Amino acid sequence: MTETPAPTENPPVGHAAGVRSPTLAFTKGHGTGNDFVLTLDPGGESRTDAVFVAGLCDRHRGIGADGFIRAVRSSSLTEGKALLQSDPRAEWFMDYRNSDGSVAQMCGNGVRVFTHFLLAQGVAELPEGGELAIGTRSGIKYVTRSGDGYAVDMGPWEFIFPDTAVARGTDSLVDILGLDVDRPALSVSMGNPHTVVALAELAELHAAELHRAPIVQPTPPEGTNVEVVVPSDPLVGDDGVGRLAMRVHERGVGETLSCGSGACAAAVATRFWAGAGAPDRWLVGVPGGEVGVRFFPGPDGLEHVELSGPAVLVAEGALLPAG
Ligand SMILES: N[C@H](CCC[C@H](N)C(=O)O)C(=O)O
Repeated sequence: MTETPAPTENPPVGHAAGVRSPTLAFTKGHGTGNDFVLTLDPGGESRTDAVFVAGLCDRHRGIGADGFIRAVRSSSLTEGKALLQSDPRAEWFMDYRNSDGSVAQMCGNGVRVFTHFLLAQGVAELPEGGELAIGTRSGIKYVTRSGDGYAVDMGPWEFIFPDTAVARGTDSLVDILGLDVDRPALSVSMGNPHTVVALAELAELHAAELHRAPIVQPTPPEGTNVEVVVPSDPLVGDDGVGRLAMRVHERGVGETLSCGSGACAAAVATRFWAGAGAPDRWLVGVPGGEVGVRFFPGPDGLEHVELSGPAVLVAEGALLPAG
């Protein structure tokens, strides 16, 4: 007789969790397939413990998502109040958590979907030609309309390791399941940590097994999102735009169809490796679609990265209280 497989240890949610949770009104949305459960929580009162968030994001026992995003009034949060000092327009704070319940500083696809959600809820406005200030754990991000989606000033980028390592064009070695030798990589901060690995060809991009986190040496102290990229050949099209293809294993999630901050980090590293004359505009192909990345001089004298792409709201619902 075959043994019944032991149930996988996934934290259930709501009635399945056996935990008391008041009902939660939510919206499901995504940006190029990077999906989120969003809720409007002006006073910041809803549950955010890891068991609850992991259960909410569980694709079998919960609603299912790569991350949970609360819209909390900045005035309701210590970190939000501090941001209001620098720009009182940052009324709403994007409280982003990964599907394992861990808190992350920034989510590029998430900011676009968050903006779309606030507008749909009628609690914010973004006139054509205007900008919306959004509070995040990585500072205030400014969102504008772009085509039928949004553009986000993600702020300045920076290499995580010292220049000496970066000058060699690599600061980490990464062991990726499904690929033979460890690959050199560059680590980039977009407010959250990323480790970008250049592969030789698309066959390698497809062969990389990202259901397990790639092993990064030296071990990043707060973990890292790992992007595997293949620059296009030729790198720059007749339109002067650079192109690359990417897959990602996200810290606290696993492989996702897209990662906005990861696409920015991938463009930073690829543009560095391309050397002088590399373009300021990039198109990054991800399994879930395509996002735009643009480098431009920021108001603070640093080079900023702008991420642009779609935002879709799919459904609304309410989480049932524990039965
Ligand atoms: N999906 C997000 C990135 C989430 C990053 C998160 N996994 C982290 O721990 O930094 C994005 O579009 O930027």
